[in-house]
Amino acid sequence: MIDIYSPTVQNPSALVPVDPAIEGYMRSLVNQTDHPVLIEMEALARQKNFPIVDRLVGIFLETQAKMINARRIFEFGSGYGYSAYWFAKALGVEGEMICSDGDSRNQEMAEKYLSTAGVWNKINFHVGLAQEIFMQTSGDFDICYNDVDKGDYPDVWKMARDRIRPGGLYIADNVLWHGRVAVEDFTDIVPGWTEAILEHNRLIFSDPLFDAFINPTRDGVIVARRKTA
Ligand SMILES: C[S@@+](CC[C@H](N)C(=O)[O-])C[C@H]1O[C@@H](n2cnc3c(N)ncnc32)[C@H](O)[C@@H]1O
Repeated sequence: MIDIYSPTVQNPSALVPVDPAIEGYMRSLVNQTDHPVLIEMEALARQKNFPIVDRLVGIFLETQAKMINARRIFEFGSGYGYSAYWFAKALGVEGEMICSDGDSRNQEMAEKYLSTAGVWNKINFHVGLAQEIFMQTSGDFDICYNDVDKGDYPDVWKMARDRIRPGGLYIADNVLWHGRVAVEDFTDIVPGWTEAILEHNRLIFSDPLFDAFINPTRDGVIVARRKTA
């Protein structure tokens, strides 16, 4: 399987947003002990070349959710539950994490891992197109998190932005796309994906209802907060 998230695959001009030595240093500071199931999930990602957010971004997601006292989160593109683990950990006992993924095998693995981690009771995992599952789910959210195929990023932003409560967050991974967003001469691994990410980022930063910021860790994580007034 080609790792389309790799910085260098078919993208010789790739930039690395944060120097690997600096990310290594940041990683060395993370000495919190988490559930051993995380080690298993991370090992599987390496073995299968599966694009999980990994530890530094996971902790970032957990912190964001805790900072706004999140109680209800929708995730577009859950894979086998790695990023959901971090969000679920931040939710209180009454919290609800709605996951979505197109592959039922991911749901099965997520159930196994997140049950072992003791957070499955907060997860509501649906199999199918994330955008359709979102439309079938009523109510607003404290956080909408986007990690689907990159060509769909602008559409997911457009549907999610209206259903984030004031003070709530829209978060999306891979918004620097290994530097392709910053160079003229990039090689798109999937035609149109870089353009879609560029449009997604432009839409968010020009939206008067949101304040936005990009954390360059790993492949870039955008956080857009819906203004309260
Ligand atoms: C980048 S991975 C998600 C990784 C996960 N968020 C994590 O960090 O652990 C993207 C996942 O979304 C799924 N996916 C991509 N586009 C989708 C869509 N439009 N609807 C549902 N699932 C989608 C893929 O099957 C894949 O499992």
